[in-house]
Amino acid sequence: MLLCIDTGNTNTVFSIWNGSEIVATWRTSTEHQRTADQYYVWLSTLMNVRRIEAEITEVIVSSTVPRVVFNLRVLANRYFDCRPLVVGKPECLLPHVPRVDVGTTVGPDRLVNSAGAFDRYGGDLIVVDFGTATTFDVVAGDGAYVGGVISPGVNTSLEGLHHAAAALPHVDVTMPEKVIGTNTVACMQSGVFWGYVGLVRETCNRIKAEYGRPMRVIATGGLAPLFNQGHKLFDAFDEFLTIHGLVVIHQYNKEQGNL
Ligand SMILES: Nc1ncnc2c1ncn2[C@@H]1O[C@H](COP(=O)(O)OP(=O)(O)O)[C@@H](O)[C@H]1O
Ligand SMILES: CC(C)(COP(=O)(O)O)[C@@H](O)C(=O)NCCC(=O)O
Ligand SMILES: [K+]
Repeated sequence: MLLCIDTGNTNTVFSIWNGSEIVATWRTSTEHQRTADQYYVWLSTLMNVRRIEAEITEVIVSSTVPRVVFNLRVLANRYFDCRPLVVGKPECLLPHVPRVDVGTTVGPDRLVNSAGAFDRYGGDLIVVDFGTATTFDVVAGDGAYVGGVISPGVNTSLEGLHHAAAALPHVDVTMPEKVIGTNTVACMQSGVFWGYVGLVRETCNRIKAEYGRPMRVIATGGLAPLFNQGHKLFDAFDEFLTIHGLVVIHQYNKEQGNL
């Protein structure tokens, strides 16, 4: 079976793919100090709890944090006796080569999201990923990533406010009932939530106008469900889009005889 690892700047998601479906998904915080042995203790414990008898023989990794890749490689070598495929490294083939400025290194998560979204929904897409940053990835009609937008993430914005202003507390994001807050926390939640609805709507509208052809908007990432509550921002919400993209890229490398 294939172990898919998606490391973002905040969380790392591990998923097991049995060849036809995702059989389990677990999330842990991203810490570059974590060793291969620590990952394995954590993962094998959760597999035991769920009574998953998966024999992992292949590993694919996408990481927006370069430093964690070393320990994830050791994990694959030591415990699963394989060399992992690492998205963004030259040895990992992509179904579609990105069309961006020469010398640009596109975040591997964005390449993976584009591959997963094109496989599920076809081309002419905007993929919105609500992670540490909120990314908008434009996927052309032929499936290539052709650019996008990077905005501060929802929690990153709230944390920024908290750190910059002495009187603003740490708050969790929620959807406020009203726009006009009558206490500090409500004011901050309103500012971030409704400001974000506007950010997403305006960004997508401007991308569509510039792109010049009808596009669909697909949302993913930890906080996407919060913004999928009747604001008509997205055409689809896909919780497992990044993991699906990892499966697609792994299969492509197999088909090409690269594994
Ligand atoms: N189910 C959830 N409910 C609330 N917040 C979440 C949930 N999942 C993730 N988050 C928060 O959303 C933000 C982005 O998370 P995530 O998508 O895992 O980011 P990344 O991919 O950049 O690591 C983080 O601040 C995280 O704490
Ligand atoms: C924009 C990102 C920080 C998003 O990462 P995430 O929120 O998933 O942790 C990541 O895709 C990245 O580091 N990108 C490199 C620059 C680029 O994609 O153009
Ligand atoms: K992400």
